[in-house]
Formats: sequence, C-alpha cells, structure tokens
Amino acid sequence: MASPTPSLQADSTLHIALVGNPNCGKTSLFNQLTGSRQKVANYAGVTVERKEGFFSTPQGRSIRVLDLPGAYSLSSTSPDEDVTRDVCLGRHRTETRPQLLIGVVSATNLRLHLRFLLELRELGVPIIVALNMMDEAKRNGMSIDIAGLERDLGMPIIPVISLHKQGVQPLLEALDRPVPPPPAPSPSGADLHAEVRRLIQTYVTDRSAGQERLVDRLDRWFLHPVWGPVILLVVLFVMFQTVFAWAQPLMDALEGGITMLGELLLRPLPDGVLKSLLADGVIAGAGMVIVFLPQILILFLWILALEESGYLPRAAFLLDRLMALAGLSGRSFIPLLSSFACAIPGIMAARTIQNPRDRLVTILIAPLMTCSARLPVYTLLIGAFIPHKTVLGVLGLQGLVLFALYAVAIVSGVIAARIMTRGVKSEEHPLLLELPPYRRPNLKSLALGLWQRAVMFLSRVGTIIVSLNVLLWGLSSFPLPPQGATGAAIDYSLAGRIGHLMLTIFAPIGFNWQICVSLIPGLVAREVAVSALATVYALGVSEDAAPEKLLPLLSSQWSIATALSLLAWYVYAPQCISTLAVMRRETRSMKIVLGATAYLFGLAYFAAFVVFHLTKAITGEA
Ligand SMILES: Nc1nc2c(ncn2[C@@H]2O[C@H](COP(=O)(O)OP(=O)(O)OP(=O)(O)O)[C@@H](O)[C@H]2O)c(=O)[nH]1
Ligand SMILES: [Mg+2]
Repeated sequence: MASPTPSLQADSTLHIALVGNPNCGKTSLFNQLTGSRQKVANYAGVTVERKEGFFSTPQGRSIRVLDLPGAYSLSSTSPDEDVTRDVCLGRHRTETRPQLLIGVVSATNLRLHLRFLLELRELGVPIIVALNMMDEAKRNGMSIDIAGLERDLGMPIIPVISLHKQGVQPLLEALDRPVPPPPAPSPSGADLHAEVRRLIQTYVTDRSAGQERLVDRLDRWFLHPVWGPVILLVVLFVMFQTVFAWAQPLMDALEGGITMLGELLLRPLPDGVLKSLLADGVIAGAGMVIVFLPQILILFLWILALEESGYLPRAAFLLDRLMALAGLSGRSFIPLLSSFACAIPGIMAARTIQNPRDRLVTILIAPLMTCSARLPVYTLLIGAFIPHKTVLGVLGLQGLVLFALYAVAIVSGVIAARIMTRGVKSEEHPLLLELPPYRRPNLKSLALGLWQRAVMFLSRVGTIIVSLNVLLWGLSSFPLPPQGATGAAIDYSLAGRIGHLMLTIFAPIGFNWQICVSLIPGLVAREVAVSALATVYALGVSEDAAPEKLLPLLSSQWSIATALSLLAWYVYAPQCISTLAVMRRETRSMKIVLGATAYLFGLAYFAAFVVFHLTKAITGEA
C-alpha cells in the first residue's frame, strides 16, 4: 500500500533498510512492499543507489524503507557498496542509521548470503531475516529447518517469495510485531566461513546435492570455449534480425494510422501557418518517430528477457578476454551492456567497478555503445538505402547491416578503451562474477517492462521531440520568403541559412544543408534528427508539389555515400545532453565531459569523412 507523505508521520514511522548480497531479491521485495517499479534483473549489481519507499503494515504501522545496493561485505571497495556500508554503520551523510535491518538472503545461495548476514549481526542493530526465493529452493528439493536456524542465529527468520504480493505477506505481519532486540554477535575471532558451513550442515537438507543440476547442464553449453561464443553470436544475430522482421508489419500499420489521423485532423483547416505547424511541425515530426516504437519495443523485449534469464553474466564471462584486450576487466561488461538500452543507466552502473581508472574508461566509452535512440536514425537510413533482400538464403541484408553498425561501435569502444588504458592490464580483481541461476522470464514482468518503455518513449516524443520540432518548424518557416520568391520557403528561413553556413564544416563529409539543419536539434536527443529531417523536407517542397514520404525522398535525393557517412557519424557523435550531464555527475569533472565530447565528435567526423570518401571511390559517384 502506498503511504501518506513522510513528513506527517516522521515521528512514529519505523525506518528500515533492505540489506543483502547482490541479486538476492531486495529490489523485488522493495517493489512488493511499496508498490514501486524499481528495476529488477537477474544479475549482480542492478541497484547502484539507495531508493526510498513508504508503506504501511496490515495493522497500520507506517514504515519508511530503503532499498540498498547489494554488497558482499561491509568492507566495501566500490562506490555502490559504499552506500550500503555507510547506511548500515550509521555513517551516511544524509541517512540516519535504520532502526531495523531486513537481512535479505536467498535460500538458493545460503553459503554466500549467510556469511554477510553473520557480518551484519555484529552491528548491534535489530535484524529480521527475509529468507527469499523459497519457491525456487523448494523446486530444487531443498528443505530448511527454519525454527532451528532462527534459534541458532538469534534473529527472526521469515520465509518469503518476492515475486508476488502474497509471498511477502508473512514479512508484513512480522513488521507488526515489536522490533526484536539486536542479535548477539558471534564470539570474537570466529571464523565466519566455518560458522556458515556448520549452519548449513545442521539445518539444511539438499536432496538435489550430488545430482547434476540444470544450471550445470546449460552452462556446459553456454560457457563452452567454442560453443559459448557461437551461441552468443547467434543470439545477437537473431535479435537484430527480429528487430526488422517482426517490426515491419507493425510499423506499416502505425504509419497508415498516423497518416489517416493526420488527414482527418488537417482536412477541416484552411491552408496557412497553423496548418503548416500541425502538418509539418507536429505530425510529420512526431509521427516519423512514433513509427519506430515497434522496433524499440522488440529490442527491449530481448534486453529484458536476457536480463531476467541469467544469461548476461555468462556473456560477460565469455567476453572477459575481449575486455582484457581493451585493458578492462569483465566487470565493465554489464555497465557497457546496459548502455545499449541507454548510456545513462550504463554510466551509473559503472559504480560497481572498484578500480577508478577502469571506472572512468568505462564511463568514457559507454556513449559509444549503441543506445536505443540511435535505432530510428539507423533504420530510417537502412530502410532508404539498403535493399530489402536476403543473403545466404536466410539472413536479411538490412538486419545484417544493423548488426554491423553495432559491431563497429563495439570494436571502436574496445580500441578507444585500449588507447585510454594504453593496453595496461586492469588492476581490478580477477573477474569473480557471480553466475545466477537460469530463470524463465516472467511474462507479466516482461509485459510491464515493455509498457514502461512504451510510456517513456511516447512521453519523450510528446515532450522533447515535439517541442524541438516545433521550434525547428519556426526556424525553418521564418522569416517568410520575399514577395515573388520562387524557391521553397525554407530556403529563405533562418534554419535554411544556418544549414547553408554549416556546409563549410560538413560538406567535406558529404552532408547536405538539410542534414546540417537536423543536426542542431539532434544535439539534444538523437531521435530528433529523424523528425527534424521529416520537417525540413516537408517544408522544402514548393506549395503545389504533392508531399512525398520521407523514405523514397531520401533514397532519391541522397547518394549512398552521404547516407553511409551520416550512419558513421551517428555511431560516434555524442548527441545527447542527458548523457553528458550524467557523466558530469558521476565523474564530478567538467574537464572529463569536455574531453569526452571532443573525442567523440572528433571520431564521428573522422569516421564520416573516411566512409564518405571510400564509398565515393568505390561506387564511382561524382
Ligand atoms: N524465483 C524467485 N525469483 C526471485 C524472487 N525474488 C527475486 N527474484 C528474482 O531474482 C532476481 C534478482 O532480483 P532483484 O530484486 O533485482 O535483486 P537485488 O537483490 O535487488 O539485486 P541487486 O540490486 O543487484 O543487489 C530477479 O531475476 C528476480 O526476478 C523469489 O522470491 N523467487
Ligand atoms: Mg536491487
């Protein structure tokens, strides 16, 4: 149940915090308790900052709860774990020490998680143990003598399943009882590992012990030195193929719908400024971007399913050698992988990296990983310039080119990192990655995740993209052409003039003035370039010419060299203000941000230049 504002209840509110190892289900539990939708995924290091929530127990006790980043111990060495340590020790700058800790422990990983719990016991703070993932433990044939363990540990233990509301009911009820006294610490100098072994031997029966588990059987394939990388490649390949193949019918339908809606809305309006604003500024612009919703959702469906499946840390393990080539460790993999959705969470996830140099390099190359905002630009250009045909019988050429764009970005990231680290090996501890159990993605949470993405995307279109496009429309429509002018109005406008001026810089890489105009709003957010192109071209036709669709227009007006050059530009250019802002926040250095911006724009220009001239030489275009 969501609760009233904290300030009203400040005095009587119980302050609790969820503490435990990474991936034990703290955020799942937090979401069930508070009704929030914080990110949950099946790998270690998902939560990197504390999150606050409020709820009340069945009997009306109001509670403030903190979800903390997972930690292996209280002697942390990475910025995310620092938060957890500081809160637990009462040393945090803004948080008071919680009155009660919920020690979250996964029943499927007691060997590791009980150790941290024993460390928490030393703190002298009341603790309730939430023994999570009881469903999985039962399925694995495990049984735990909870009453015995509870007595031995001196802390109440509440079995929970954080996948659904009923699963956490027992914990809610426990929170209605008086706060337990702090547990007695272990005798000083006790060997915590030995203590954990004793506890498990005494209270846990694992009927599956000795049998080969599904995890091991799957890992034999997924981590195989030859088959592992082959499977990884196939997974990525299929992913990009489906982005085109599955999305096409949906995109066509959306496009048809938007065109119809536009006509319906615009028909009653007289020709003039208002009609042009709506048609060329809003509908052409926003419509052009909305069409890409299916592709973005398909990409996210894959990302969410992979995140939940437990496969990602395996991929990190396989790519450890590639990371070593870049002078980084496998620990940089997940932050970089998150950057494929969006560089912002990726840069934040770099907090899980202990070594400061590795962390900085990871942050600096994160914007090179292909975020989902590039997808509209990529697919627009691929759709216009790459023929829709299959090669080798089954592979779509368009999907193949998309795959290649991603691959180029990854290789560039590796090279950039190698230059920054000068190939010096990472001093990060050797990769001790936890391999989580495999899990079938839950359909409900997938659907919810996709829904959240769709809402986010549409609200971005409705806010940033529409406003930038309206602004661009204004710049492209005024000042009005002089009396008796013959060309398109945009040629006389401010944007038209700026575009022509920018040609001095961009003509050498094959950009025309329309592309230059679209780059300006595209600096704020990448997708805007697509809607901006739609607006610029819509305004570019003279009054009596019939409006044309953007795609055929581009393929008839641009040379392939220009299209490929723009694609190359988009692989590298740091056109996203929010990414630069997060970089500033995470590194606390404007110098780093300026350096990153300069190196990324430099790379973009260089790559576009090479691609443009190479393509021209190959195709023999003038
Ligand atoms: N079967 C099962 N899965 C669970 C349960 N609780 C959580 N999970 C899954 O466990 C994984 C990790 O959950 P999170 O809530 O992200 O774990 P966390 O402790 O917040 O992880 P970090 O933020 O990385 O420290 C996800 O795949 C969840 O769906 C449970 O009770 N049963
Ligand atoms: Mg979490």
